Amino acid sequence: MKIKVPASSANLGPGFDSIGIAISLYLTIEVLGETSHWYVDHQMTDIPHDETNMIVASALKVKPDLPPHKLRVYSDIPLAHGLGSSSSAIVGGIEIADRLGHLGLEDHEKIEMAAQMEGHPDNVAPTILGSLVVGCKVHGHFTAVKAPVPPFALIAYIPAYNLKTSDSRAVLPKSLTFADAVQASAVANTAVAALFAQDYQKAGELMESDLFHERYRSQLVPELEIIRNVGHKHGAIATYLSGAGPTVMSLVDPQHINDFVNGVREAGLKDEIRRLEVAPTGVKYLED
Ligand SMILES: Nc1ncnc2c1ncn2[C@@H]1O[C@H](COP(=O)(O)OP(=O)(O)OP(=O)(O)O)[C@@H](O)[C@H]1O
Ligand SMILES: N[C@@H](CCO)C(=O)O
Repeated sequence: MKIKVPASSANLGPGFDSIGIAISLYLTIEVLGETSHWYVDHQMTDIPHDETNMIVASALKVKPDLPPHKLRVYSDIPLAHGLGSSSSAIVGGIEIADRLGHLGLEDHEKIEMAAQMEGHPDNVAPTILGSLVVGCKVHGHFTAVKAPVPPFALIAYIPAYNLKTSDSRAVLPKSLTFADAVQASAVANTAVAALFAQDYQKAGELMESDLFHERYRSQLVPELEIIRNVGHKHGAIATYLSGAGPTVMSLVDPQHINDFVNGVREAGLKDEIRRLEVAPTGVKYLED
């Protein structure tokens, strides 16, 4: 059996810890036969091969008595780059528990489990449901709603350096004043309303007006402001810090992709640029 899990890009600016979009990079997990102990065959550096591997650990949180199996893992999701690799690993683990344990979990149950493990739903909810999802925690439980997908190309600038989510969260303030929190959430609310209204000029402007996290994190990812400025001249409706960074994501008019990419190169940025698609469906189970 095979499990295919999309990556995700969280926040979309002001939707901090709440909004995310599933994208066309994948973690693939092959579940091979039963063994005496869990073994994860993969080519990633500094990632465990035993039951402490995040995929296995997540499966065992859901069903502690799962019999050990050998897994083979392939991934084109860069680790610690703001493209939701840890959420894809968690969701993959939950799917293994569901399938091997014959649990018959519903999507909303998977979202609850995955978001409890990750702490917020912005990456795990789109990874489970596909496309663009808005979610939150209320009364201790997670809830999520699918939103229309903006008809723009997703262009990711993926810096070569890693940025762990924990390091990128460490630069955020511990609290905001009441007035700042009201203003930041008003921007986020209006951005979501514009996405549902499919008013993409307004949505783009508001996606670039985050007050929760980007201004603190831009010192860690100087490429954000540079690419945002390129986008204003070369056909992007919005540029935001993908998840905790360092990937910078731009929503670009498909007719202007070449102009935009040339603009990024002319601005002196030399790392990887990838055109990605929105993944319309979330985690998938394939018989073989
Ligand atoms: N396929 C995988 N197998 C096992 N562990 C993984 C896998 N993918 C990610 N991880 C774990 O998740 C960590 C990266 O998580 P981190 O939250 O720092 O970044 P991210 O999820 O890639 O980015 P972001 O949350 O900002 O989108 C890795 O260092 C590793 O411990
Ligand atoms: N919303 C999270 C995504 C990464 O887990 C953050 O920006 O820190």
